Amino acid sequence: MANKHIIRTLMVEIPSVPGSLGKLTTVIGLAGGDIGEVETIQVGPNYTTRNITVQVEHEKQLSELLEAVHQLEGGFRIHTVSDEVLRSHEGGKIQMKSKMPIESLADLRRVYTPGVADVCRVIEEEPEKAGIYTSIGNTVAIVTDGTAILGLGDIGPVAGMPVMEGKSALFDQLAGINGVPILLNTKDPDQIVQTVKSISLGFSGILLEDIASPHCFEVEERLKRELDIPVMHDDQHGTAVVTLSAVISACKSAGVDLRKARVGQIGLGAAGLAICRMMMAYGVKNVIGTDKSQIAMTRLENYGGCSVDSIEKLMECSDIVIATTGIPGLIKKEWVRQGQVILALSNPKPEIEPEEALQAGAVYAADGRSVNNVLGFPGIFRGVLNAGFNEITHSMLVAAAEAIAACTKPGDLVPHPLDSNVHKMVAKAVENVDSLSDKEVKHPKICIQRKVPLKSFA
Ligand SMILES: NC(=O)C1=CN([C@@H]2O[C@H](COP(=O)(O)OP(=O)(O)OC[C@H]3O[C@@H](n4cnc5c(N)ncnc54)[C@H](O)[C@@H]3O)[C@@H](O)[C@H]2O)C=CC1
Ligand SMILES: CC(=O)C(=O)O
Ligand SMILES: [Mg+2]
Repeated sequence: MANKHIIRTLMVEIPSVPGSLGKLTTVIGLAGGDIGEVETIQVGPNYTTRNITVQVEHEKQLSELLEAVHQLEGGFRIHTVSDEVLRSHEGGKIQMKSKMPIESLADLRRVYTPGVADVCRVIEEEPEKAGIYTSIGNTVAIVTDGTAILGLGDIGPVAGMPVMEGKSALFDQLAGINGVPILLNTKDPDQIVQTVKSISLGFSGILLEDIASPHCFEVEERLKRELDIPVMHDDQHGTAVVTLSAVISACKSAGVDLRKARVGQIGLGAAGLAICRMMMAYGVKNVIGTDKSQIAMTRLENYGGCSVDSIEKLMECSDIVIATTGIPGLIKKEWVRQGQVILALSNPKPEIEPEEALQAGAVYAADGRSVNNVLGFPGIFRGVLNAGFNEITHSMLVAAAEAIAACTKPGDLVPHPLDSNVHKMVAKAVENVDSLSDKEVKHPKICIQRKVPLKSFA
């Protein structure tokens, strides 16, 4: 399966006859197009013009799809084919804007010199007042070295900037936080740690993003230890939080005790290892994992998980399968077992499409678009900033996961990411954790040595 994910908007003139839209969408679907939004542009007595957003795998499929629409009889006509995603990124997605109007000299003297000098003096005398008189208290750095941008790999920090701008836009919209992208021109852990420490004074939190394993582990651990503001690697813990919540919801709907279920993790990098650690710490007794890297498997074993040497074997004996490899189409439908939960979380394309997994017998299936750390990081940071916590603890992550699960409608795996209530509930749950009584979590030592019969989720 190709890795490319193409989104195009087709402006199509459709005969104003009942059934015409159905004919068109059927042709698009048969050509492999995944239809997103349908917008009516103009309704006329003879023709209706609609913008239809479609997703396809590759350019060839797009050409075939356009040809199939051209072949439709009865007066269908494609006006334009536009790349809305690229167009909407022109000029970037974020901006720094002044909150103060500067319209008069008096304004200028208040915002800038000489007025501002008094504010500097106040902060010099009482540094904690920076929290009142500057934006630092509500600002989080989004730091990347560009080494694991989504599942696209080491494409560099500048190519990763659209993702960082996206995280910043989400911070703003979902949690009212200023997220400032910081692109690091180094992959060296010492330099990353030193640079982040050097710039940390301007921030009240650090979100590490798309930094590859294994150096992400060292970078996060050291920054957590050496800084007195909250630090979280989103791909590890944001992902583990939302995955735990999805799994809690799946088990609840299926009437299964999660702690007794067998969880199989494919890909033990940043996201995968953190998911395993989260599951074990939550009390799941059977956690197994596989990775093409032996070092990654040994790392899981050191945390008390059990490794298996092939994806097929893992699929055979897992109730819940979670994949975070970055490899589209890695899971074959023949490997899916009746009643399994399949979370293929790689972006931009999953290891198996949810529809395919469901057809193959999965009872629940989702990809990284819905089970996504966007449900976690905004509320988690809102919570710690509100409470003035200087770290993000395991209990806060579990509280966040349980809050997301509590906001999930029965039968769904996760809530809608734009439901503002979810982010409020996550923030509240994190804020209410008693950080002083939050002890370090020990990961239980558990290893499955034998193959146990599969317990169905159906
Ligand atoms: N849905 C979500 O919220 C999130 C999804 N992800 C996705 O997860 C994927 C991985 O991200 P990270 O963990 O940050 O990357 P990573 O590079 O740290 O980890 C990837 C792991 O997969 C392993 N792997 C690669 N090919 C494999 C194969 N054929 N068989 C077995 N193992 C294989 C690698 O050895 C590595 O250990 C990406 O596609 C990313 O978009 C990551 C974070 C959040
Ligand atoms: C969602 C996200 O953080 C990722 O795919 O890397
Ligand atoms: Mg990421």
